Amino acid sequence: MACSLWAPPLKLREMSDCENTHTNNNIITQEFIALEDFRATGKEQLSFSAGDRLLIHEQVCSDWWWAERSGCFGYVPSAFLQRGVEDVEDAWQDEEYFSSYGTLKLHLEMLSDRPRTETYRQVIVSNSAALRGKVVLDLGCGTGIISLFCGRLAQPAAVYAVEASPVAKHTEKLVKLNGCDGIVSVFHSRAEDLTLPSKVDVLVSEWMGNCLLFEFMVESVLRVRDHWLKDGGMMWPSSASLRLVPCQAHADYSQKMEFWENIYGLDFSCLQPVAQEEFFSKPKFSHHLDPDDCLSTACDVITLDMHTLSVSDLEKLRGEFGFIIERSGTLHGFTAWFSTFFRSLDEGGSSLELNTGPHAESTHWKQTLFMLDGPTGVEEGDCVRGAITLQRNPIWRRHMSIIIEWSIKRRNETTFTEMKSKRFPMWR
Ligand SMILES: NC(=[NH2+])NCCC[C@H]1O[C@@H](n2cnc3c(N)ncnc32)[C@H](O)[C@@H]1O
Repeated sequence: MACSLWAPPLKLREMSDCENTHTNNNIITQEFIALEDFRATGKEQLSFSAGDRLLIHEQVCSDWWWAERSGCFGYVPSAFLQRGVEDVEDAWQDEEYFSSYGTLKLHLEMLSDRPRTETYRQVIVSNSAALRGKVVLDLGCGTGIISLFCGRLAQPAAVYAVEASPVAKHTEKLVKLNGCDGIVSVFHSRAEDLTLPSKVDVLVSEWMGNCLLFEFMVESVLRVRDHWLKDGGMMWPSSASLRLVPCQAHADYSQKMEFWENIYGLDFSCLQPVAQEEFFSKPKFSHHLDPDDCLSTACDVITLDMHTLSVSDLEKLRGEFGFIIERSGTLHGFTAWFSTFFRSLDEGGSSLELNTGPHAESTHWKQTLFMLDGPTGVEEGDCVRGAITLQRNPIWRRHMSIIIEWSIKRRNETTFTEMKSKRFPMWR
Protein backbone atom coordinates (compact mmCIF):
# COMPACT_ATOMS: atom_id res chain seq x y z
CA MET A 1 0.00 0.00 0.00
CA ALA A 2 1.39 3.45 -0.95
CA CYS A 3 2.51 5.27 2.18
CA SER A 4 2.43 9.01 2.82
CA LEU A 5 5.67 10.88 3.44
CA TRP A 6 6.88 11.19 7.00
CA ALA A 7 5.90 14.83 7.60
CA PRO A 8 2.20 15.75 7.68
CA PRO A 9 1.02 17.71 4.60
CA LEU A 10 1.18 21.45 5.27
CA LYS A 11 -2.52 22.00 4.59
CA LEU A 12 -3.61 20.03 7.63
CA ARG A 13 -1.19 22.03 9.78
CA GLU A 14 -3.37 25.08 9.18
CA MET A 15 -6.08 22.81 10.53
CA SER A 16 -8.88 24.66 8.84
CA ASP A 17 -10.87 21.44 8.79
CA CYS A 18 -10.24 20.40 12.36
CA GLU A 19 -13.09 20.79 14.81
CA ASN A 20 -10.91 22.44 17.36
CA THR A 21 -8.74 25.15 15.83
CA HIS A 22 -6.33 24.85 18.73
CA THR A 23 -3.23 23.27 17.28
CA ASN A 24 -0.55 22.06 19.58
CA ASN A 25 2.19 20.80 17.32
CA ASN A 26 3.10 18.48 20.05
CA ILE A 27 5.81 16.05 18.99
CA ILE A 28 5.41 13.08 21.31
CA THR A 29 6.24 9.71 19.63
CA GLN A 30 4.13 7.69 22.00
CA GLU A 31 2.50 4.29 21.42
CA PHE A 32 -1.30 4.18 21.30
CA ILE A 33 -3.65 1.26 20.72
CA ALA A 34 -6.60 1.32 18.33
CA LEU A 35 -9.93 0.71 20.07
CA GLU A 36 -11.82 0.07 16.82
CA ASP A 37 -11.33 -0.22 13.05
CA PHE A 38 -10.76 2.96 10.99
CA ARG A 39 -10.91 3.04 7.20
CA ALA A 40 -9.06 6.01 5.62
CA THR A 41 -11.19 8.26 3.42
CA GLY A 42 -8.24 10.15 1.93
CA LYS A 43 -4.69 9.38 0.91
CA GLU A 44 -3.31 11.47 3.78
CA GLN A 45 -5.10 9.24 6.31
CA LEU A 46 -3.91 5.93 7.73
CA SER A 47 -6.25 2.93 8.08
CA PHE A 48 -5.98 0.57 11.03
CA SER A 49 -7.82 -2.23 12.85
CA ALA A 50 -8.87 -2.57 16.48
CA GLY A 51 -5.89 -3.70 18.54
CA ASP A 52 -3.27 -2.22 16.17
CA ARG A 53 -0.40 -0.40 17.89
CA LEU A 54 0.29 3.04 16.38
CA LEU A 55 3.21 5.35 16.98
CA ILE A 56 1.88 8.88 17.35
CA HIS A 57 4.53 11.32 16.16
CA GLU A 58 2.53 14.53 16.40
CA GLN A 59 -0.80 15.54 17.87
CA VAL A 60 -1.32 18.02 15.06
CA CYS A 61 -4.66 19.01 16.58
CA SER A 62 -7.08 17.53 19.10
CA ASP A 63 -8.98 15.44 16.54
CA TRP A 64 -6.28 14.30 14.13
CA TRP A 65 -2.82 12.98 14.90
CA TRP A 66 0.10 12.12 12.66
CA ALA A 67 0.83 8.43 13.10
CA GLU A 68 2.95 5.57 11.90
CA ARG A 69 2.04 1.90 11.59
CA SER A 70 4.37 -0.67 10.05
CA GLY A 71 6.35 2.01 8.23
CA CYS A 72 3.28 3.77 6.82
CA PHE A 73 2.35 7.28 7.90
CA GLY A 74 -0.91 9.18 7.91
CA TYR A 75 -3.53 11.06 9.88
CA VAL A 76 -5.60 9.08 12.35
CA PRO A 77 -8.66 10.13 14.41
CA SER A 78 -7.54 10.54 18.04
CA ALA A 79 -10.98 9.44 19.29
CA PHE A 80 -10.28 5.89 18.08
CA LEU A 81 -7.10 5.56 20.13
CA GLN A 82 -6.17 4.87 23.73
CA ARG A 83 -2.75 5.11 25.31
CA GLY A 84 -1.04 1.74 25.65
CA VAL A 85 -0.95 0.26 29.16
CA GLU A 86 2.61 0.13 30.46
CA ASP A 87 2.00 -2.94 32.54
CA VAL A 88 0.14 -5.59 30.58
CA GLU A 89 -0.82 -7.18 33.92
CA ASP A 90 -2.76 -3.98 34.65
CA ALA A 91 -4.84 -4.67 31.60
CA TRP A 92 -6.64 -7.46 33.49
CA GLN A 93 -6.93 -5.42 36.70
CA ASP A 94 -6.59 -8.77 38.48
CA GLU A 95 -5.79 -7.31 41.88
CA GLU A 96 -8.99 -5.27 41.92
CA TYR A 97 -10.98 -8.05 40.23
CA PHE A 98 -10.04 -10.86 42.61
CA SER A 99 -10.25 -8.69 45.71
CA SER A 100 -13.85 -7.88 44.74
CA TYR A 101 -14.52 -11.62 45.04
CA GLY A 102 -12.57 -11.85 48.28
CA THR A 103 -15.44 -10.67 50.47
CA LEU A 104 -18.79 -12.44 50.87
CA LYS A 105 -20.88 -9.70 49.18
CA LEU A 106 -20.73 -11.06 45.61
CA HIS A 107 -20.88 -14.69 46.78
CA LEU A 108 -24.00 -13.91 48.83
CA GLU A 109 -25.54 -12.39 45.68
CA MET A 110 -24.65 -15.41 43.55
CA LEU A 111 -25.73 -18.00 46.11
CA SER A 112 -28.99 -16.06 46.61
CA ASP A 113 -29.65 -16.37 42.87
CA ARG A 114 -31.85 -19.44 43.04
CA PRO A 115 -32.27 -20.15 39.29
CA ARG A 116 -28.49 -19.88 38.81
CA THR A 117 -27.48 -22.09 41.70
CA GLU A 118 -30.34 -24.57 41.33
CA THR A 119 -29.49 -25.10 37.65
CA TYR A 120 -25.94 -26.11 38.54
CA ARG A 121 -27.29 -28.38 41.29
CA GLN A 122 -29.68 -29.96 38.80
CA VAL A 123 -26.81 -30.53 36.36
CA ILE A 124 -24.91 -32.48 39.03
CA VAL A 125 -27.97 -34.42 40.19
CA SER A 126 -29.09 -35.42 36.70
CA ASN A 127 -25.55 -36.53 35.81
CA SER A 128 -24.71 -38.11 39.16
CA ALA A 129 -24.44 -41.67 37.84
CA ALA A 130 -22.26 -40.64 34.89
CA LEU A 131 -20.03 -38.59 37.22
CA ARG A 132 -19.05 -41.71 39.19
CA GLY A 133 -15.27 -42.11 39.07
CA LYS A 134 -14.80 -38.92 36.98
CA VAL A 135 -12.39 -36.05 37.66
CA VAL A 136 -14.10 -32.65 37.78
CA LEU A 137 -12.55 -29.18 37.66
CA ASP A 138 -14.60 -26.34 39.15
CA LEU A 139 -12.98 -23.18 37.74
CA GLY A 140 -13.57 -20.09 39.83
CA CYS A 141 -15.32 -22.16 42.49
CA GLY A 142 -15.89 -19.21 44.83
CA THR A 143 -17.30 -20.67 48.06
CA GLY A 144 -17.16 -24.09 46.39
CA ILE A 145 -20.91 -24.61 46.01
CA ILE A 146 -20.63 -26.56 42.74
CA SER A 147 -17.77 -28.68 44.11
CA LEU A 148 -19.83 -29.44 47.21
CA PHE A 149 -22.78 -30.45 45.00
CA CYS A 150 -20.40 -32.86 43.26
CA GLY A 151 -19.05 -34.23 46.52
CA ARG A 152 -22.43 -34.67 48.16
CA LEU A 153 -24.74 -35.54 45.24
CA ALA A 154 -22.44 -37.67 43.11
CA GLN A 155 -19.39 -39.93 43.51
CA PRO A 156 -16.63 -38.40 41.36
CA ALA A 157 -13.07 -39.69 41.81
CA ALA A 158 -11.85 -36.17 42.52
CA VAL A 159 -12.94 -32.53 42.31
CA TYR A 160 -10.38 -29.75 41.84
CA ALA A 161 -11.90 -26.55 43.25
CA VAL A 162 -9.84 -23.64 41.91
CA GLU A 163 -10.28 -20.10 43.25
CA ALA A 164 -7.91 -17.15 42.86
CA SER A 165 -9.53 -14.75 45.35
CA PRO A 166 -9.01 -14.74 49.13
CA VAL A 167 -12.42 -16.42 49.53
CA ALA A 168 -10.52 -19.69 48.91
CA LYS A 169 -9.46 -19.74 52.55
CA HIS A 170 -13.14 -20.04 53.49
CA THR A 171 -13.71 -22.66 50.81
CA GLU A 172 -11.23 -25.01 52.53
CA LYS A 173 -13.30 -24.81 55.73
CA LEU A 174 -16.59 -25.31 53.89
CA VAL A 175 -15.26 -28.44 52.20
CA LYS A 176 -14.23 -29.91 55.59
CA LEU A 177 -17.45 -28.75 57.33
CA ASN A 178 -19.52 -30.57 54.70
CA GLY A 179 -17.51 -33.76 54.76
CA CYS A 180 -16.12 -33.42 51.23
CA ASP A 181 -12.41 -33.14 52.03
CA GLY A 182 -11.85 -36.70 50.84
CA ILE A 183 -13.00 -35.80 47.32
CA VAL A 184 -12.71 -32.02 46.89
CA SER A 185 -9.25 -30.41 46.81
CA VAL A 186 -9.11 -26.61 46.98
CA PHE A 187 -6.41 -24.76 45.02
CA HIS A 188 -5.97 -21.08 45.90
CA SER A 189 -4.58 -19.85 42.58
CA ARG A 190 -5.40 -18.37 39.21
CA ALA A 191 -6.38 -21.43 37.23
CA GLU A 192 -4.05 -20.54 34.36
CA ASP A 193 -1.06 -20.65 36.74
CA LEU A 194 -1.89 -24.06 38.17
CA THR A 195 -0.39 -27.48 37.57
CA LEU A 196 -3.27 -29.82 38.39
CA PRO A 197 -2.73 -33.40 39.61
CA SER A 198 -4.27 -34.72 36.37
CA LYS A 199 -6.34 -33.87 33.32
CA VAL A 200 -10.08 -33.71 33.93
CA ASP A 201 -13.19 -35.31 32.46
CA VAL A 202 -15.48 -32.34 33.20
CA LEU A 203 -14.71 -28.60 33.39
CA VAL A 204 -17.57 -26.82 35.14
CA SER A 205 -17.57 -23.07 35.75
CA GLU A 206 -19.99 -20.23 36.31
CA TRP A 207 -18.13 -17.60 34.29
CA MET A 208 -20.94 -15.56 32.75
CA GLY A 209 -20.89 -11.80 33.21
CA ASN A 210 -23.15 -8.95 32.14
CA CYS A 211 -24.10 -9.31 28.51
CA LEU A 212 -22.60 -12.81 28.80
CA LEU A 213 -18.94 -11.84 28.38
CA PHE A 214 -18.14 -8.89 30.66
CA GLU A 215 -15.18 -9.68 32.96
CA PHE A 216 -13.97 -12.05 30.20
CA MET A 217 -13.49 -14.82 32.74
CA VAL A 218 -14.43 -16.96 29.75
CA GLU A 219 -10.86 -16.51 28.47
CA SER A 220 -9.55 -18.29 31.57
CA VAL A 221 -12.06 -21.09 31.01
CA LEU A 222 -10.92 -21.59 27.40
CA ARG A 223 -7.21 -21.52 28.27
CA VAL A 224 -7.69 -24.06 31.06
CA ARG A 225 -9.87 -26.20 28.75
CA ASP A 226 -7.07 -26.33 26.22
CA HIS A 227 -4.56 -27.41 28.88
CA TRP A 228 -6.50 -29.68 31.19
CA LEU A 229 -9.68 -31.06 29.62
CA LYS A 230 -9.26 -34.61 28.35
CA ASP A 231 -10.11 -35.27 24.71
CA GLY A 232 -13.85 -35.84 24.60
CA GLY A 233 -14.23 -34.15 27.99
CA MET A 234 -17.34 -32.15 28.88
CA MET A 235 -17.64 -28.40 29.28
CA TRP A 236 -20.40 -27.15 31.56
CA PRO A 237 -21.86 -24.87 30.27
CA SER A 238 -21.52 -26.66 26.91
CA SER A 239 -22.83 -23.67 24.93
CA ALA A 240 -24.14 -20.16 25.48
CA SER A 241 -26.42 -17.88 23.47
CA LEU A 242 -26.76 -14.10 23.60
CA ARG A 243 -30.32 -13.01 22.87
CA LEU A 244 -31.63 -9.62 21.73
CA VAL A 245 -35.05 -8.01 21.35
CA PRO A 246 -36.21 -4.54 20.22
CA CYS A 247 -38.01 -3.00 23.19
CA GLN A 248 -39.82 -0.13 24.83
CA ALA A 249 -38.39 1.56 27.92
CA HIS A 250 -40.90 4.29 28.73
CA ALA A 251 -40.04 4.38 32.44
CA ASP A 252 -36.30 4.83 31.84
CA TYR A 253 -36.92 7.42 29.12
CA SER A 254 -39.39 9.34 31.25
CA GLN A 255 -37.26 9.30 34.42
CA LYS A 256 -33.97 10.22 32.76
CA MET A 257 -34.99 12.32 29.74
CA GLU A 258 -38.53 13.74 29.84
CA PHE A 259 -37.91 14.57 33.50
CA TRP A 260 -35.97 17.71 32.51
CA GLU A 261 -38.79 19.29 30.53
CA ASN A 262 -40.65 20.55 33.59
CA ILE A 263 -38.87 21.03 36.89
CA TYR A 264 -41.32 22.74 39.24
CA GLY A 265 -42.69 24.66 36.25
CA LEU A 266 -39.20 25.53 35.00
CA ASP A 267 -37.72 24.42 31.67
CA PHE A 268 -34.53 22.37 32.16
CA SER A 269 -34.70 20.79 28.69
CA CYS A 270 -31.29 22.18 27.69
CA LEU A 271 -29.87 19.49 29.99
CA GLN A 272 -31.32 16.67 27.90
CA PRO A 273 -28.22 16.23 25.71
CA VAL A 274 -26.19 15.99 28.93
CA ALA A 275 -28.65 13.44 30.30
CA GLN A 276 -28.49 11.48 27.05
CA GLU A 277 -24.70 11.21 27.40
CA GLU A 278 -24.71 10.51 31.14
CA PHE A 279 -27.54 7.96 31.30
CA PHE A 280 -27.82 6.40 27.85
CA SER A 281 -24.28 6.27 26.47
CA LYS A 282 -23.51 3.05 28.36
CA PRO A 283 -25.56 -0.12 28.69
CA LYS A 284 -27.89 -0.32 31.69
CA PHE A 285 -27.23 -3.66 33.38
CA SER A 286 -29.53 -5.32 35.90
CA HIS A 287 -32.41 -3.95 33.83
CA HIS A 288 -35.78 -5.63 34.44
CA LEU A 289 -37.40 -6.04 31.02
CA ASP A 290 -41.18 -6.40 31.24
CA PRO A 291 -42.23 -9.02 28.64
CA ASP A 292 -44.93 -6.52 27.54
CA ASP A 293 -42.16 -4.14 26.47
CA CYS A 294 -40.79 -6.63 23.94
CA LEU A 295 -41.77 -5.36 20.49
CA SER A 296 -40.93 -8.64 18.78
CA THR A 297 -39.84 -12.21 19.49
CA ALA A 298 -36.24 -12.28 20.73
CA CYS A 299 -33.60 -13.95 18.62
CA ASP A 300 -30.22 -15.58 19.31
CA VAL A 301 -27.62 -13.18 17.90
CA ILE A 302 -24.44 -14.91 19.08
CA THR A 303 -23.96 -18.58 20.00
CA LEU A 304 -20.79 -19.94 21.58
CA ASP A 305 -19.81 -23.62 21.47
CA MET A 306 -17.63 -23.98 24.55
CA HIS A 307 -15.87 -27.05 23.15
CA THR A 308 -14.62 -25.29 20.02
CA LEU A 309 -14.60 -21.53 20.84
CA SER A 310 -11.07 -20.06 20.78
CA VAL A 311 -9.62 -17.18 22.79
CA SER A 312 -9.01 -15.22 19.56
CA ASP A 313 -12.72 -15.52 18.72
CA LEU A 314 -13.43 -13.40 21.81
CA GLU A 315 -11.82 -10.27 20.25
CA LYS A 316 -14.85 -9.60 18.08
CA LEU A 317 -18.16 -11.45 18.01
CA ARG A 318 -20.86 -10.30 15.61
CA GLY A 319 -24.43 -11.37 15.08
CA GLU A 320 -27.04 -10.10 12.62
CA PHE A 321 -30.72 -9.75 13.38
CA GLY A 322 -34.02 -9.09 11.64
CA PHE A 323 -37.17 -8.46 13.67
CA ILE A 324 -40.77 -8.09 12.55
CA ILE A 325 -42.51 -5.73 14.95
CA GLU A 326 -45.35 -7.69 16.54
CA ARG A 327 -46.96 -4.85 18.48
CA SER A 328 -47.13 -1.14 17.68
CA GLY A 329 -45.31 1.01 20.18
CA THR A 330 -42.11 2.95 20.76
CA LEU A 331 -38.67 1.62 19.93
CA HIS A 332 -36.49 3.00 22.72
CA GLY A 333 -33.71 0.50 22.25
CA PHE A 334 -32.73 -3.14 22.50
CA THR A 335 -32.43 -5.49 25.47
CA ALA A 336 -29.98 -8.38 25.68
CA TRP A 337 -29.68 -11.41 27.93
CA PHE A 338 -28.19 -14.93 27.69
CA SER A 339 -28.92 -18.60 28.11
CA THR A 340 -26.36 -21.27 28.90
CA PHE A 341 -26.85 -24.95 28.13
CA PHE A 342 -25.51 -28.02 29.91
CA ARG A 343 -25.26 -31.16 27.78
CA SER A 344 -25.89 -34.49 29.47
CA LEU A 345 -22.96 -36.83 30.11
CA ASP A 346 -25.33 -39.61 29.04
CA GLU A 347 -25.49 -40.09 25.26
CA GLY A 348 -28.86 -38.75 24.15
CA GLY A 349 -29.61 -37.36 27.61
CA SER A 350 -31.48 -34.06 27.70
CA SER A 351 -29.67 -30.74 28.12
CA LEU A 352 -30.42 -28.34 30.94
CA GLU A 353 -30.74 -24.58 30.37
CA LEU A 354 -30.07 -21.53 32.55
CA ASN A 355 -32.22 -18.82 30.95
CA THR A 356 -31.69 -15.24 32.20
CA GLY A 357 -34.40 -13.77 29.96
CA PRO A 358 -37.57 -11.78 30.79
CA HIS A 359 -39.84 -14.85 30.50
CA ALA A 360 -37.80 -16.91 32.97
CA GLU A 361 -37.44 -16.56 36.74
CA SER A 362 -35.35 -13.46 37.45
CA THR A 363 -31.62 -13.94 38.11
CA HIS A 364 -29.00 -11.57 39.56
CA TRP A 365 -27.94 -10.72 36.00
CA LYS A 366 -31.44 -9.62 35.00
CA GLN A 367 -31.16 -8.13 31.50
CA THR A 368 -29.07 -5.40 29.79
CA LEU A 369 -30.76 -2.38 28.17
CA PHE A 370 -29.22 -0.42 25.28
CA MET A 371 -31.02 2.93 24.89
CA LEU A 372 -30.83 4.49 21.43
CA ASP A 373 -30.49 8.26 20.94
CA GLY A 374 -34.19 8.98 20.79
CA PRO A 375 -37.44 7.00 20.61
CA THR A 376 -38.94 5.91 17.30
CA GLY A 377 -42.59 5.03 16.79
CA VAL A 378 -43.02 1.58 15.22
CA GLU A 379 -46.08 -0.21 13.88
CA GLU A 380 -46.95 -3.89 13.79
CA GLY A 381 -45.45 -5.28 10.58
CA ASP A 382 -42.50 -2.88 10.45
CA CYS A 383 -39.10 -4.53 10.14
CA VAL A 384 -35.98 -3.74 12.20
CA ARG A 385 -32.74 -5.26 10.96
CA GLY A 386 -29.09 -4.78 11.81
CA ALA A 387 -26.23 -6.30 13.76
CA ILE A 388 -24.71 -6.41 17.22
CA THR A 389 -20.93 -6.57 17.65
CA LEU A 390 -19.13 -7.34 20.91
CA GLN A 391 -15.72 -5.72 20.43
CA ARG A 392 -13.28 -6.60 23.20
CA ASN A 393 -11.23 -3.70 24.53
CA PRO A 394 -7.67 -4.26 23.24
CA ILE A 395 -6.24 -2.58 26.30
CA TRP A 396 -8.58 -3.23 29.25
CA ARG A 397 -9.02 -6.93 28.77
CA ARG A 398 -12.05 -7.46 30.96
CA HIS A 399 -14.00 -4.75 29.10
CA MET A 400 -15.72 -4.50 25.74
CA SER A 401 -17.83 -2.24 23.59
CA ILE A 402 -21.15 -3.33 22.19
CA ILE A 403 -21.93 -1.76 18.82
CA ILE A 404 -25.53 -1.94 17.67
CA GLU A 405 -26.44 -1.11 14.05
CA TRP A 406 -30.06 -0.91 13.03
CA SER A 407 -32.36 0.26 10.25
CA ILE A 408 -36.14 0.21 9.88
CA LYS A 409 -38.48 -0.62 6.99
CA ARG A 410 -42.08 0.53 7.43
CA ARG A 411 -44.62 -2.16 6.65
CA ASN A 412 -46.00 -0.24 3.64
CA GLU A 413 -42.57 0.70 2.25
CA THR A 414 -40.01 -1.28 0.29
CA THR A 415 -36.77 0.32 1.45
CA PHE A 416 -34.93 0.40 4.76
CA THR A 417 -33.83 3.63 6.40
CA GLU A 418 -30.11 4.42 6.43
CA MET A 419 -28.29 2.10 8.86
CA LYS A 420 -27.64 3.85 12.18
CA SER A 421 -25.03 2.76 14.70
CA LYS A 422 -24.30 3.34 18.38
CA ARG A 423 -21.35 2.14 20.44
CA PHE A 424 -21.90 1.31 24.12
CA PRO A 425 -18.70 0.88 26.17
CA MET A 426 -18.93 -1.74 28.94
CA TRP A 427 -17.37 -0.04 30.69
CA ARG A 428 -14.14 1.23 29.08
N1 LIG B 1 -19.91 -15.42 36.77
C1 LIG B 1 -19.12 -14.45 37.14
N2 LIG B 1 -18.94 -13.36 36.40
N3 LIG B 1 -18.50 -14.54 38.30
C2 LIG B 1 -18.77 -15.63 39.24
C3 LIG B 1 -17.57 -16.53 39.41
C4 LIG B 1 -16.29 -15.80 39.58
C5 LIG B 1 -15.39 -16.52 40.59
O1 LIG B 1 -14.32 -17.10 39.85
C6 LIG B 1 -13.08 -16.62 40.35
N4 LIG B 1 -12.17 -16.56 39.20
C7 LIG B 1 -12.34 -15.82 38.08
N5 LIG B 1 -11.32 -16.02 37.22
C8 LIG B 1 -10.50 -16.95 37.82
C9 LIG B 1 -9.29 -17.58 37.43
N6 LIG B 1 -8.71 -17.30 36.25
N7 LIG B 1 -8.74 -18.48 38.27
C10 LIG B 1 -9.33 -18.75 39.46
N8 LIG B 1 -10.47 -18.18 39.90
C11 LIG B 1 -11.05 -17.29 39.07
C12 LIG B 1 -13.40 -15.27 40.96
O2 LIG B 1 -12.44 -14.93 41.96
C13 LIG B 1 -14.78 -15.52 41.55
O3 LIG B 1 -14.70 -16.07 42.84
